[in-house]
Order: sequence, then structure tokens, then C-alpha cells
Amino acid sequence: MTEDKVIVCQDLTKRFGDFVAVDKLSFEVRAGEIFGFLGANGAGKTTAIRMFCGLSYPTAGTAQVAGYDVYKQQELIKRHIGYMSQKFSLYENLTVLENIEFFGGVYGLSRAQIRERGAALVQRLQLEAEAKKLVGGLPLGWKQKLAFSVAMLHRPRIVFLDEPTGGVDPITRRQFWDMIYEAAAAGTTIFVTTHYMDEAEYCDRVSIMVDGRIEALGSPQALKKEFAAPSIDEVFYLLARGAQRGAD
Ligand SMILES: Nc1ncnc2c1ncn2[C@@H]1O[C@H](COP(=O)(O)OP(=O)(O)OP(=O)(O)O)[C@@H](O)[C@H]1O
Repeated sequence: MTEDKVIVCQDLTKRFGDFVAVDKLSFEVRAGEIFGFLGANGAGKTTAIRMFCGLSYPTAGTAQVAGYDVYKQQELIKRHIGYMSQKFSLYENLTVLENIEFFGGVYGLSRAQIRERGAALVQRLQLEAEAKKLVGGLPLGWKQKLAFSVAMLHRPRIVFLDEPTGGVDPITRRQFWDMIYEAAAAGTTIFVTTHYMDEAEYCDRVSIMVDGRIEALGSPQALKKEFAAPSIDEVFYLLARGAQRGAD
């Protein structure tokens, strides 16, 4: 794998018994790219992300993430990626600084690195007044920005964002996306799932998954042209309306 490819997968497949949750995914994601991983409920996104993050073994196919093999180097993958989701986030009953210390430790940073990067993070997010307050008391938008920054504390090559902006207002979502752009411009690869189609338009490329398979992949502009659709929302609808799977 060359340095500039952060994900490479070929025919990546996950079966649960006879059920094929993820069916032969093949694509590459480049360094610094913002890659939107779209699909309706049950399409197989979370199952695929779990394999990319070294949390679950594929049934077949190959994949490397940050240069490491998803079968043989799961622990190295975990150390070189960041992960954030709406469900898995910060500890609400710890303060902002305690969360930074905790996750910095999990990511293997030294105490000096935690102190230095933590202070810079608090300053960048203008959270000085909240640094010693419990995260549970912060507004959702702040929690999400903080969770994203914490997921980047160890400067991973790639960060997986699983519906990071669920439930927040459009202004806060835009601010969140400014952070994403900044991280990508600094070279971090962003792999993001979202149900907000305006966010899909912000990605460099998007894939659209239907019933375990990737049915379309390209820049938002190229996909709109390919499907003669005015928006990614419309492309998504055209592809996903025939899906057999729905929410559990
Ligand atoms: N451990 C499991 N055993 C059996 N089936 C599973 C398991 N995990 C997921 N599935 C099934 O695999 C399919 C894909 O699920 P997955 O959670 O990956 O979808 P998703 O695209 O992430 O959906 P959502 O947007 O709702 O999170 C679903 O039909 C789900 O029921």
C-alpha cells in the first residue's frame, strides 16, 4: 500500500450465518480525503466500520487501514485511528479535563503530551471556563466538538465519525463541519456516515450502500451527473428506494 492510501479494501465481506451483512466492498480512501459512507438503516455501514476499526474480523476479502491488516494487526489499527459516534462518546460524569486525561491515556500519550495538547484543545474550543465542569452539563453541540477533538488527540491518520452530528441544529452542524475541513486540510482522513444529505455534499467523495453492497461511489458532482439528479439527496433516494432492509 502506498503512503497516501489510508483505507484499501478488496471484496471485503461479513456474513452472520447465511446473512450477508457486507457484500464485497472494494474501494480506496486517500490521505486527507473526506469520505462520506452513506446508506439507509441496515445497509451494513456499522458492520463495515467495525471491521475497518479492528473490532470485528471479516468473513472474506482483504483490507488495510492506516497501513495495517484488519486480520492480523487489529491492535495497531486501534492505536492509529480515531473514532467518534453519537452513541460512543465522552464520559458525562467526568470533567472536560478528566476526559482529555482519560482518553489521552487510552491512546498512549505521555502526561506531558496530554497536558500540552489538552490545553491547546481547550483553548481552541474556547472551553476555558468549562474545563473543570462535568461534560454532562455541556450543550450537545459542544460535547460533539469536544468528542471530535478528543478522538484526534493522538493525531490519528484517519478518524471514523459514525453519525457525528445527529440531533444538533444546522448552525452547530456547520461549525462541526468547519472542524472536519480543518482536520482534513491538515492531512487527516475523515470517514463519515451521516443521514443528512446536505453533509454528503460537503464530502470529497461519497459511497452509497444498499443491502450490503456499494451501489455508487464518486464525488457528489460526478454522482449527480451519473444519475442525472439535482442533489445527492435525490441520488440516494433513487438508489435506496429499492432496498430490502430497513431499520431493525
Ligand atoms: N451481530 C449480528 N448478527 C446478525 N445480524 C447482524 C449483526 N449485526 C448486524 N446485523 C445485521 O446486518 C445488517 C447491517 O447492519 P448495520 O448495523 O451494519 O447497518 P447500518 O447501515 O449501520 O444501519 P444503521 O444506519 O441503522 O446503523 C442489518 O440487517 C443487521 O440486522
